[in-house]
Amino acid sequence: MIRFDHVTKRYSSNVGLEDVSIDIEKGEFVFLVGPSGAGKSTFIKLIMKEIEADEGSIQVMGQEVVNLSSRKLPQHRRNIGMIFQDFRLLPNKTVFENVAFAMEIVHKSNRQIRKQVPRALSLMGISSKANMFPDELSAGEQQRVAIARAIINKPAVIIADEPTGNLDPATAWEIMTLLEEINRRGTTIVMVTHAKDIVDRMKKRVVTINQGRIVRDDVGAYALRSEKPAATEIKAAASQGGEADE
Ligand SMILES: Nc1ncnc2c1ncn2[C@@H]1O[C@H](COP(=O)(O)OP(=O)(O)OP(=O)(O)O)[C@@H](O)[C@H]1O
Repeated sequence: MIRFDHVTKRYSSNVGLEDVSIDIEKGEFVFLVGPSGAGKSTFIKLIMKEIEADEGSIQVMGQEVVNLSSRKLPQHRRNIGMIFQDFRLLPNKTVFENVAFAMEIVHKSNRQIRKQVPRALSLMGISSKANMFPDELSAGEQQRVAIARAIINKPAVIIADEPTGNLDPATAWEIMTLLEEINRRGTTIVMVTHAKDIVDRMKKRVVTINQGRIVRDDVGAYALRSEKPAATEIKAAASQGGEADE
């Protein structure tokens, strides 16, 4: 699904990534961790082709990103759903309109929009908020809208850049439950985080970057330890919070 082969990215005076090789398979849930300045954002920007690698090959869904023409770039980016720490919702659009907008820009019909947006809002447990504006929502609700928007066009991969960074612990776990459910339905998820407790309890693959290099990749240990779905534990942890509609 995502393959880096000896990728190096240098900035004028800094190393972004140095000789990074990694394979992320379809359906995986991968945490990307490491100290500030380690190269996590560089990794994501290279996947999105927001920046160019100096050396190496980057493949996303079999497509060589390095060779991607500017004509094919929008399609490439649409295959990747992005979720951010600061939600990045459009303040002048309602919840429904924020999610619908992601469908409009890929020319989906009004009929499809009327059918699919309510489904995504329901999956995220925010059907009752459809006509509200982002600033009328809690932080957790705003992140649910952002996730609905990220999944609405059925991307193969979701990249979540510190999606729980602005949330209290209980709300963070609710968001993790939703991401795990999306992953269970087949979407590959790469999540950048500094939240050690979340990484420890989710028992997924953990890739650690430091000074531009992958210094740890705990795929085996975490796979073996996950004897039961982590979501069960997470739901228990988040039980004070709201449940999804379905
Ligand atoms: N545009 C840029 N110009 C110069 N150096 C840069 C640029 N962007 C990143 N860097 C450097 O590349 C290295 C990796 O940065 P990157 O932003 O990928 O780290 P990060 O792991 O995402 O950090 P954080 O957790 O703080 O977001 C750092 O040394 C950073 O200073």
